[in-house]
Amino acid sequence: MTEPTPVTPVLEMVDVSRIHGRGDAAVHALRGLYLTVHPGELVAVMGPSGSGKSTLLNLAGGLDQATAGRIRVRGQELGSLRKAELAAVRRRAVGYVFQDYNLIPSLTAAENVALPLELDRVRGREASRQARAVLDEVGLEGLYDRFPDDLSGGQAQRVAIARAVVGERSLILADEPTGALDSDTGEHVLALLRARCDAGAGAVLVTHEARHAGWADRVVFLRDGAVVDEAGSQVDADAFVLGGRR
Ligand SMILES: Nc1ncnc2c1ncn2[C@@H]1O[C@H](COP(=O)(O)OP(=O)(O)OP(=O)(O)O)[C@@H](O)[C@H]1O
Repeated sequence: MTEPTPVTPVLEMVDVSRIHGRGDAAVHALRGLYLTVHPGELVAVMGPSGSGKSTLLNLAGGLDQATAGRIRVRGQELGSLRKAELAAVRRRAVGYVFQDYNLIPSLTAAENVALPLELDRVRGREASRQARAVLDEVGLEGLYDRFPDDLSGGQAQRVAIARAVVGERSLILADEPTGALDSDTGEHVLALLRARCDAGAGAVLVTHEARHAGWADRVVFLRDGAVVDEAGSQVDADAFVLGGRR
């Protein structure tokens, strides 16, 4: 009998530390953190303000560099990549939903969503078709030609989510992606993330809301830059948020 081929995780963070600043001003944002996300998994990350959640996402997305440790996306070690290679991984493999959306003001909603595809040499018409289809999925049909300034906060957030999931992204990183949304739209967006994971992507969802953990396969709790607890989605996340696990 042959052994099954092991599946390469979409994200592996091994003994990762990130120190901002030096000397007396040094802040240990992450300390010896381990996190593995497999294809198909949605992992929620929770923890108090300042516990290192955004730092974790920035490192996983190649937007920041670890002070120590190893980070692999689809088996590729980010620290060993040249600048152009890292940019290609970020464009093709990683979809990022930023807290402040980061939309390009001079591009329409559809153009913002199509941009990562076009940078990856998908032809204009096909990129536009895919962008519109994802905008439909997030409930923004008909708003393709709106500019970010003419969108509400919730609509802009959904454009940012569409941009993160368009194409064949295998790792989706979402920092509080439902913050500006009403609860129905928020649930819809989480269902979309869940569906992308069920189709084979892996996702890390930073959230303060315990009920969002219900969409996740696992919940990882951070405090002072390290994982202090980890559980399936049945965890009593409320207790952690309210202080029971502190
Ligand atoms: N560029 C930076 N320079 C200095 N310190 C930083 C920097 N970025 C983050 N920090 C510090 O690192 C620690 C972790 O910050 P981080 O933003 O990752 O936490 P967080 O859990 O995402 O917080 P929040 O829930 O408030 O967004 C905090 O003490 C923060 O002040």
